[in-house]
Amino acid sequence: MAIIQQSKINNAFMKAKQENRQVLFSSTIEVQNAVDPLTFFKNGKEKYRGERFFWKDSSNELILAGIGVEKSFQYNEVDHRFFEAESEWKRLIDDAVIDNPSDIPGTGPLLFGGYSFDPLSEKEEEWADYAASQFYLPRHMLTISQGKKYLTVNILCMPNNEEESAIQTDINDLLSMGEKVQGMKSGEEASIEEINKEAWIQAVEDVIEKLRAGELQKVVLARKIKAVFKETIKPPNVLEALLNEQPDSFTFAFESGESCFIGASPERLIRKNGSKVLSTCLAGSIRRGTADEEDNRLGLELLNDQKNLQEHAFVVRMIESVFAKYCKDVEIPEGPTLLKLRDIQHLYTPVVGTIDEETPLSALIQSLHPTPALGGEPREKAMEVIRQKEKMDRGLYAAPIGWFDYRGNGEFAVAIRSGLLKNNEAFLYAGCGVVADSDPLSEYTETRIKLKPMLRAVGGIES
Ligand SMILES: C=C(O[C@@H]1C=C(C(=O)O)C=C[C@H]1O)C(=O)O
Repeated sequence: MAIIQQSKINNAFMKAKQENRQVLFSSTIEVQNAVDPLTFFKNGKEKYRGERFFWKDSSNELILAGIGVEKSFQYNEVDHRFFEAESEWKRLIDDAVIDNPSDIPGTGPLLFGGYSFDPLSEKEEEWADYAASQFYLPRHMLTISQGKKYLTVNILCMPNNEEESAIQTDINDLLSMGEKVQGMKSGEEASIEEINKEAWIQAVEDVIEKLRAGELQKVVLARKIKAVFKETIKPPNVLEALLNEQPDSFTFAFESGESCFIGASPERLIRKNGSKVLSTCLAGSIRRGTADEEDNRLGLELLNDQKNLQEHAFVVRMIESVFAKYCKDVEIPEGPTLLKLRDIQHLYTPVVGTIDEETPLSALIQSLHPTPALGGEPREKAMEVIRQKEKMDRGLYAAPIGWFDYRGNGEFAVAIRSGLLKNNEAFLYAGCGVVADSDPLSEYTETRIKLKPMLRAVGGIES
């Protein structure tokens, strides 16, 4: 299948030569009978290990699989990390030669990546492969939208270099049918290590004391576990399990070096499509019941529980205030409803608004992150307490992950229910909102429930 028209790429190389700088060439075609996106992702494993990403949104409208890093955008500078990637991206796009007949968001050249939760927290070795802001322009990308498949190829044309002959071979390899990707086998072989359980419960107690003294109103504390397997954990297999088991979540994988950050999060930070923006308030949790009757009773209990309603209200107020600053026609339902996932149910309030199309998506991300669902209230004080008491590098956990396309559209999830895979080890993370009348042991139990989806997907528990 010839995806690139020679005359078009020649134009891009000519432009690069004439202007003596790099010019992005991007070509998109609709592909019929192409492989499924997981196979496409898996096919990149030999040549492009450490350079792949995967994305499926929670409303099941879009899937992206990116293979190979054509250009990497990385920043560690704390103050500008939100804007740098998007503004450098815009500069590249302004001069690019783009051939994309489709007007569907998520086709054409696109930047995928994320931000760390807190660039000021102490860095731990396990996150060494990720910067405070890290994005990829993929070499090859398969997009699935509205039942159609599109293949995008991105080539950075350099003034002195016309090497694009390997691309066709690459594409053939990536689109070849292999064995269907299977979910992870459940591993009796796994050894699960709880990291500092007692210290974490003590930290929750300390924070409750601060909250009761009125120093602040809400703090989200997280913890991690480490699961060690006999064999290397395969990201496509984990993705397959997550896609099957968490169908209404954002499912993502983001590789860098030897690491793969992966998860299935129910929480949207922000979606921008033209002038329409959408966010989600998700906070307040209870387990699922085993039978319908118990499940409904638990749901009703959550909808009427003052502690959980208060935790939720902090998030709604904060997101509302950010939307009030940027948007008109902001719509927020009067009270929360329930969002039910396989292991847990949450209080859920969607927020929509209309924005000036020119407003950069990164401005919204910066204003929203972290919401009180993952940080606390007030934000800066809560972040200080998290740094002091959690004593853990969250890395990309609980942080924004997603994509910017070249038309100013994009979507970012809050990367919870996630973990970091490194060869045969998985570091899994979960947290919960702590308020003045929280109980440390119940909070601990809540994190156990939140760890279940990832633990199951990597094969660490049976069901
Ligand atoms: C922090 C997590 O989840 C967040 C905290 C919640 C809560 O405290 O009730 C609910 C949903 C998420 O916003 C997590 O899953 O790790």
